[in-house]
Amino acid sequence: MPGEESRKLYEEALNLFPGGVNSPIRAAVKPYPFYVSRAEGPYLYTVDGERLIDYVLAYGPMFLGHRHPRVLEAVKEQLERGWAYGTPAELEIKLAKKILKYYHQGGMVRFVNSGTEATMAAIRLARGYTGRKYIVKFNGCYHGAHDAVLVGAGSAAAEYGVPSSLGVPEEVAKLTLIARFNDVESVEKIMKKHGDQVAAIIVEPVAGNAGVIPPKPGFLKGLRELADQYGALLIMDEVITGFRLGLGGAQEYYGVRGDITTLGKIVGGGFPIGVVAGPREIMENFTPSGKVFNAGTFNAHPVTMAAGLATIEVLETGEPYRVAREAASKLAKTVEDLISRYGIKATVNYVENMFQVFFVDGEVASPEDAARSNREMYNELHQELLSRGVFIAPSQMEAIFTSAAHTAEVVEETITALEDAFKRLREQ
Ligand SMILES: Cc1ncc(COP(=O)(O)O)c(C=O)c1O
Ligand SMILES: NCC(=O)CCC(=O)O
Repeated sequence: MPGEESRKLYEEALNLFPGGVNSPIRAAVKPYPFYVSRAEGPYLYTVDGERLIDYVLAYGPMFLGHRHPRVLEAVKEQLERGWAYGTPAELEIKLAKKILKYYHQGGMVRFVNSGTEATMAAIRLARGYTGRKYIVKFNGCYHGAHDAVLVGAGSAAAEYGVPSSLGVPEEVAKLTLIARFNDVESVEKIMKKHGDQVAAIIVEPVAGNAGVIPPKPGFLKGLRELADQYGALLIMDEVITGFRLGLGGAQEYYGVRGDITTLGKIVGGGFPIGVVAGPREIMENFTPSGKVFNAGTFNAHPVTMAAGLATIEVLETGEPYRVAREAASKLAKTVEDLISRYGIKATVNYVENMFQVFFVDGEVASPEDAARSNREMYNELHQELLSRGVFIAPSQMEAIFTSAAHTAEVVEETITALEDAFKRLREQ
């Protein structure tokens, strides 16, 4: 549990940062966030002298585990050459080629600095390309912290009760039309009314910001067909799933392609990144070849490029996917066994190397289902695990992730913690 040293730092932080943190979800760790002094493999080490098994993984990016030697080496090598040039360097070409190989062969890339920037740029691109103003977004999906997508948003926006943020003008929010995840008909209804003015449908192929909710068979295909029918673009927001569900992300995994892909998290190897990728015909609308403005002092930052490239090279061995999958499937199964052993009303959603448990009766096939779950019970599970040295997402609205560093031994230790934690939940 967060100890005395963390408490002192947090008290200081409360006077410096709104809510004591620089991204709201971090304050969901109660009674206050623990402060980390270093990280290695599957572990975070706190200033309180604790070692935690990490299933948050910086909210997704650390798919190889912390401080992976290959990534460290690539970053050090780049640092020796300097770290921000304001002019191109070769590594950006190498990383772009890797990304395009798996996502948009023959296409183009624009590097930005976060998933937020990527979806903001992608939406502007779709609007510029189509000359249309509306976007369709799914209730409970999260695409970052900019105006167009802070309408019916998931993740921390849902956790803190602001799915539609103050400060987003009504006129702007009105341009975001809200459909229901896993419900093609809800999209069809919107398209029938506004289809000729819809620039893009933006979707998380696996909803990962309302827990973990896989797409039902036919859902993504239905979106593809509706986008084509009405001449709108389909933006696959793979900030979480990109390079996580496999090298080709959810689009390869589910066999449905978007017109534009947004990436972030893993593709930067743990350094700030966002990517917009798509076919040349669409991408060339970005400045300077086109008239859709996008720019950034830190775009294609050399250190990020080095870390991202090293990460993908390790991923290409296939081994990280095998280890992460084995860990998540074993843990998800353990949680299922425990809820059935103790007769707890709950359900587990699992995809490859991400899962989540929802304390609710019945299936969770939509963010609306997820919203019905007992969040207090989830928070208790989080606390019980934290007190046993295991860090899972502090919010039901996030995913539990595994990595290449979650070996069988680490998983065994986690299972012991899970067994004790569920026993405690049962006793309460
Ligand atoms: C699907 C999705 N899109 C976009 C974002 C925004 O990315 P970032 O936090 O890097 O701005 C996130 C997560 O944060 C995400 O999960
Ligand atoms: N799933 C949502 C995030 O990963 C957000 C992390 C953050 O905003 O700190």
